[in-house]
Amino acid sequence: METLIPHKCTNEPLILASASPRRSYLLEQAGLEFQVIVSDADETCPAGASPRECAAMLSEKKALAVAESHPGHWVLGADTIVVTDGRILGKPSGMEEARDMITMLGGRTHQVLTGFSIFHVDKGVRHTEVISTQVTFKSLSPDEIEWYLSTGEPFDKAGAYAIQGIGTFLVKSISGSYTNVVGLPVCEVIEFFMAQGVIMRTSENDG
Ligand SMILES: Cc1cn([C@H]2C[C@H](O)[C@@H](COP(=O)(O)OP(=O)(O)OP(=O)(O)O)O2)c(=O)[nH]c1=O
Repeated sequence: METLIPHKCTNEPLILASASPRRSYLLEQAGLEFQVIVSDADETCPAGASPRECAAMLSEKKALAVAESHPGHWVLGADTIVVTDGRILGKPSGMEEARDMITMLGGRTHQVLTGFSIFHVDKGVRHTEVISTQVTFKSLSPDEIEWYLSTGEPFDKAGAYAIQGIGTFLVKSISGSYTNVVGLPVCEVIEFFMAQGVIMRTSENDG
């Protein structure tokens, strides 16, 4: 049987600048070693910014807030938004907004954009990408919407749902990266770290 080949950090320390348990989980799943330092960056989208610009700018802000005080570290920040009809849906502020969001998404296709930024101040590296995934929801009855709200799951999630949680029942299909919807496009993040020599692949035979 094939053994899992985790991604091991070389001697370059890595910080995840995020309070999101989902992002920590995704990086752990990929076998990365890192510490979490939560950024206190303001998460407001600048007026007039397009959804892509917004995801990029917020992920940069989060990474930079931590990178500046940790110049010898690789710092990863990310921001996830849901976009429908050109409207940006972040995390709902309460029950009413969550209800509006889920209602808006029912029976339609929307985009999930995650911006991720990887900074290393001492090395002069500033890298930002925005990855997009299309998600199609089933049609939702008012009862289903109320029931989902009553689970409490929607409240700290962009677009007021969690594809990885109970909200999986909402999703008819997706096109693009699944982990991008959960909060971090793991494939692209790993690719960048591999290219920079921050991580390497190990096998059972390595000492
Ligand atoms: C669409 C969707 C979003 N989300 C989550 C991912 C993010 O944690 C959150 C979007 O909010 P973000 O502002 O991107 O992240 P955060 O506030 O949770 O953490 P931090 O700013 O410290 O990095 O929504 C899911 O968990 N599942 C989903 O299906």
